[in-house]
Amino acid sequence: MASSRNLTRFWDWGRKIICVGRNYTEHAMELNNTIPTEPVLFLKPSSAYVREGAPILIPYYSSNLHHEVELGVVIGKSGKAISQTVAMDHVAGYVLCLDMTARDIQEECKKKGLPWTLAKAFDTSCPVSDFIPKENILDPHNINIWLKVNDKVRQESNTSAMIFSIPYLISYISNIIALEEGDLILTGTPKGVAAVQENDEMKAGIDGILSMKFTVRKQSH
Ligand SMILES: O=C([O-])CC(=O)C(=O)O
Ligand SMILES: [Mg+2]
Repeated sequence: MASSRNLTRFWDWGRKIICVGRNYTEHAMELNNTIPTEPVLFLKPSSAYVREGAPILIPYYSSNLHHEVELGVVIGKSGKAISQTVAMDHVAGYVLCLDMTARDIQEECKKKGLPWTLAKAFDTSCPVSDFIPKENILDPHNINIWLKVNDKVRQESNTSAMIFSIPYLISYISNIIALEEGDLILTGTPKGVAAVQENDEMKAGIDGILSMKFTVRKQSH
């Protein structure tokens, strides 16, 4: 019998989604945030996953949904307190992700000192591409990721601009939260985040590797 745990479809059974915020200097600056000296972490639940073919929903309580294109790192081997030198042995592969963010709600949360759950963890807040095996991206710190809305480029960056590298993030995170097979780490977004409207078409890609498309709809409740 085939295993129900096919890592190339980790979103079907996947575990935690650990997100890194403000990992690109120009993005931290465009939202008037300080440049972090340690990674900023938050979580999304696995119910946030959405795959191509299904719409991305603007939550009923937000009127400012932003796109954030990010490289996602899929954990293939569990570990706790992983050292930077062996960190890449724990990586099974990658996905392209969108960290969909209700920016108006996040701003309110920041002002009130509340957690970002409503802004970042709602259903469809984590669109992911097909799984990319590790060997297909030889240097994850030197790829171009981009996002277009209705064919206009909004975000475009090389991952070399990340403040904290993938081995650093795996080591840092796993000292706090054990990493498990099927976990996903979102490595932060470059500059250019902006709002999407109902019926917008978002296309995102990694040069030479893959692209994906999503339509924006309004959540009805
Ligand atoms: O909401 C934010 O600006 C933090 C974040 O997720 C990122 O930098 O990718
Ligand atoms: Mg983000």
